[in-house]
Parts: sequence; C-alpha cells; structure tokens
Amino acid sequence: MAEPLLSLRGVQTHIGHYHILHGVEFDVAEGGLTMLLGRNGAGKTTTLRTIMGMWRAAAGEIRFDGRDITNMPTPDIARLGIAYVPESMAIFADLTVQENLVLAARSGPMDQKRLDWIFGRFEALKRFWMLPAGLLSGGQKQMLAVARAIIEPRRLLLIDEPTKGLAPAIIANMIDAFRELKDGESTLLVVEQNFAFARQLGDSVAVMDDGRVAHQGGMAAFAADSALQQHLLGLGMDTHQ
Ligand SMILES: Nc1ncnc2c1ncn2[C@@H]1O[C@H](COP(=O)(O)OP(=O)(O)OP(=O)(O)O)[C@@H](O)[C@H]1O
Repeated sequence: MAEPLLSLRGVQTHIGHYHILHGVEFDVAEGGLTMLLGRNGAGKTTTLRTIMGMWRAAAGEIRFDGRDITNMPTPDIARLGIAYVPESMAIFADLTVQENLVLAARSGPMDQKRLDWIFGRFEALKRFWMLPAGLLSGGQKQMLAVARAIIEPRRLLLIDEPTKGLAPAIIANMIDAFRELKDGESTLLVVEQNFAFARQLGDSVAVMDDGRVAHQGGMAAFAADSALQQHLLGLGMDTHQ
C-alpha cells in the first residue's frame, strides 16, 4: 500500500497549562479529501495548527511526503507545499482583493488561467477586485481566504470550516472547486461542522473526540451509520438529509 501523504502518530499538544491533544493518530491518503469532524472543542483546529507547526507537538510524529515535519518551523512546512486556511479568515483587510491574491502568489506573477478558474467559482472576487478586502461580506472574505490558499498549486490544503457563514449557492461552488482540486493536483484535509457538505465531498473521515481520533474510515460507510454519527457527533436525523 502506498504511504499516506500525511500521517500523525501519537501527537500530543499542550497550550499553556492545558493538555489539548492526547495522542492524535490518522492518515491522509494522497489525492483525496479527508474530513476531520468532531464536536466543538474536540481538538480539530489544534490538530491543523500542530500540523502547520503553529503549536509545538510535545510528543508524537507528523510525517508529510515521507519526511518528519514534527516541529519544523511553519515557513519551512509551507515551503514543502502545505497551505492552511484558518477559521478566522486570514486576509489583509486594508489591501484590495487583487493585492491579497498578488501577495499570496509567492513564486511570481499570478497565472491568469488559474485566476479565471477561481473567478468562475467565486465570482464576487472578480466583482470586488479593487475593493479593500475588509469591506467584503463574511462569506466573500471566506472565498478570498480560500482563493489565497489555491492561487498557486499546493500538495496539501488544510482548511478550517470553509462553509461557515456561506450561502447555499456559494457552498455548491466550493464543493465544485474542492472536487476539481482533489481530482487534479491537491490533497485536502478539511475541518467541517456542516455534515451535509462533509458527506458530499469527503472520501474518508477522521472523527475527533476529546483530543483523540475516535474513528477513521471511509466517508460512505460513516454516512450510512447513523448510530455512529449520533455517538461521535450527536447528530439527529434532520442533519442526514
Ligand atoms: N489558545 C488556547 N488556550 C487555551 N485553550 C485553548 C486554546 N485554543 C484552544 N483551546 C482549547 O482546546 C480545546 C480544543 O480546541 P479546538 O479549537 O482545537 O477545537 P475544535 O474541535 O476545533 O472546536 P470548534 O469546532 O469549536 O472550532 C478546547 O477545549 C479549547 O477551549
């Protein structure tokens, strides 16, 4: 079996005096989309930040593309081809939409074909190209944050709650964009609360509970097992539609 693109083994993270991650273990296969699910406070964001080197893992190992990246400095991790879209949209409010994207394209001028593809998915970014990003709506800021991460090809995208505050039509565009990315150049690890979105898009799933991964497997099997969803996520029947 091929080695996973990303793997976590026994990862423990402390924030200040708090012990948050208690031995997180899961794999992300290359070329697919893994959903990281779990109740509020389960440790999903802390896991993404630990992968990115923004919190130090006190124990355990994180491997990316066959190399140990545990506690590597964040800029070095980013240079290996990992991009992170935090939940609190990382955009420059005083800069225009255009300037936000120019700065995110680190290897040189933006590729026009790629930009046209992004405009096709997130039309508001074209419409407000010259507007300071701080004036965009919450959903539009979210689109810009995702666009900044994908303005250049990345091997692995870590995305925290991309659908938060987005209208259904924009969520549909995001599903298309993520599908095209995973069918092409990228592997995605996405934290999500919206289970309808997660089950449509995820190939596999890792579910966190109290700082550990309590379940990992295929999304189709998890989506069909309402007792397991109820146990791990507390989902009622109305969320299964
Ligand atoms: N800077 C911090 N200082 C102290 N505790 C923190 C800090 N950041 C997170 N925590 C705690 O760590 C635990 C895990 O938080 P985390 O944000 O990783 O959870 P999450 O699964 O992403 O939750 P949510 O779905 O609500 O975003 C929570 O109990 C949270 O209160």
